[in-house]
Amino acid sequence: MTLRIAPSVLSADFANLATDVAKIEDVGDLIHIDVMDGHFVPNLAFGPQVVAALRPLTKLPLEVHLMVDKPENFVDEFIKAGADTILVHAESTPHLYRVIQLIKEAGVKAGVVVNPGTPIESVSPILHLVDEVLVMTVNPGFGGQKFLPDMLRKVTHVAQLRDTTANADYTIEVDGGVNADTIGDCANAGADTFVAGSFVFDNADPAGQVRRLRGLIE
Ligand SMILES: O=C(CO)[C@H](O)[C@H](O)COP(=O)(O)O
Ligand SMILES: [Co+2]
Repeated sequence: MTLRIAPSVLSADFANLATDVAKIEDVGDLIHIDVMDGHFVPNLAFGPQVVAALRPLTKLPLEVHLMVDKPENFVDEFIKAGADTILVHAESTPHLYRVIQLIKEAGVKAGVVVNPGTPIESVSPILHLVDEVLVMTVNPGFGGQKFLPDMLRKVTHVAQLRDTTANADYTIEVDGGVNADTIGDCANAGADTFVAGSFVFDNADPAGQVRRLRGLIE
């Protein structure tokens, strides 16, 4: 299984995003971009313009984590902006199946995200459709929060469901509080893709931090 580190630019220097992205270009596997609408989560962050601005600056895939109500109203804009993967929260729309279809029909990878309080069973009807399942390991909305260790059981459950669900073929990502102390447990539980924001960018050597995380799981 390929293990991937996804630096989250939520913790980057917003006045120097291009510089910060360049710092992790050779060591990261993809770039995680958090989108927040002030409704679904109590914070605001990034729109499609930022995705479009980053697109020509990096060869890394751009993964857009939509923390917005009614994501069906926004997926087109993010696809046009150059997103390679769009991650939609199960809790954010009554039309989850349709949104996943829309994303896939556009030729973009689709993922489903579950909040800490959401059981994975709630997304079992769409598990055969998605390219990625993202298990939130903090309550969404802010970087720099403490990892919730009880989410490790959910990660293992998501891995088991991949074995038992017909046609399921997804990567398993964790987001929130991933650092040198927690990444090993996430990998052991079955995660293969690791978002890290503050651990990477709240440091003078973001590339060194990514290498450090990789060294702990490979
Ligand atoms: O989705 C997110 C917050 O809702 C971020 O991707 C996540 O919090 C990354 O930050 P950190 O690694 O500092 O926890
Ligand atoms: Co995120």
